Amino acid sequence: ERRTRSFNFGAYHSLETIYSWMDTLVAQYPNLVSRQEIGKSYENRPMYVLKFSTGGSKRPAIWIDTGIHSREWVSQATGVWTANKIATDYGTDASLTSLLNTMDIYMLLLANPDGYAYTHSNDRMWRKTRSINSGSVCRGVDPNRNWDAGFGGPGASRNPCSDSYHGPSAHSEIEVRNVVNLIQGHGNFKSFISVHAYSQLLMYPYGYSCEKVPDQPELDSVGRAAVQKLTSLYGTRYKVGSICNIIYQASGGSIDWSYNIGIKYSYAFELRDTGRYGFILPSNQIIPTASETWLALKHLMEYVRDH
Ligand SMILES: O=C(CO)C[C@@H](Cc1ccccc1)C(=O)O
Ligand SMILES: [Zn+2]
Repeated sequence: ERRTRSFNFGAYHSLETIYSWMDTLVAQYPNLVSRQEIGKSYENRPMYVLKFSTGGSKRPAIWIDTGIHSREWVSQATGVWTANKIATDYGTDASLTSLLNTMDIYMLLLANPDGYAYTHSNDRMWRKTRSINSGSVCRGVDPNRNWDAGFGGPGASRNPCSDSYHGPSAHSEIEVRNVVNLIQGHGNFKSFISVHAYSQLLMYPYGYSCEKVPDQPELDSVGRAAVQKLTSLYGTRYKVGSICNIIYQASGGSIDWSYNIGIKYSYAFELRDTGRYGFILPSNQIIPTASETWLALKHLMEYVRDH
């Protein structure tokens, strides 16, 4: 009989392969997963969100994006593995089942599709979008400096040739605007989680300032408990703290924006590793990375469900 080739979650895949895998996931779990096009990218690629929902309307929701920086390939790969994990574990994992019976999960696996395609076709180290900057030969805006949160402040560059160029104005990038429109239109997100690589960190706001956010004690303790779960699997060590304190000041970041519009449980992951391979993480670390990260994600989502 024709064996259905099962998807290799332990490999890095092209945009086309990931998009067609998303179609099979939706086809396999039609009562749980749907695909929504939230808009197009600069180069006119569709941006697809996977919505995990068991009913209701505008239920409290959790947002997870991967791949906003295109070269951070273990982020997108972890997103794919996680989407599959949610679909396959619903109905058997009691905690996840109770979560999805009351909340929705939205996943944007390729938050920067043009950049991701470019890392496959031209430059494996590309980070930004691929928009044309008028008056410059350099292309792209750092999509994690383009949000309306301390926009243009310290911790971003005004040079279009810089990898942290903030763009001509907040939300100038269509990839950012598409997400902003979905989140603001929905209006009931309780958590916003953005997944990067690398450095092994779990961070909360702010990046644009080193002042403590009002919810800092809670975000810190929940983050530490989540990281404890992560570390329990293979011993991988993570640090926890605010973006500004734990790495550097960075303005216009997505989770600062989400926090400031009232989404309290805003976090950013920096996945494996700590620099040995950096962005070029060997594919044999994809499944271990995704598996340990799942324990932290589950903890965060369970906490959000219960608070
Ligand atoms: O890409 C990085 C490597 O993943 C580090 C991230 C750190 C960061 C993450 C979230 C918000 C602001 C900054 C960045 O500079 O945007
Ligand atoms: Zn990043």
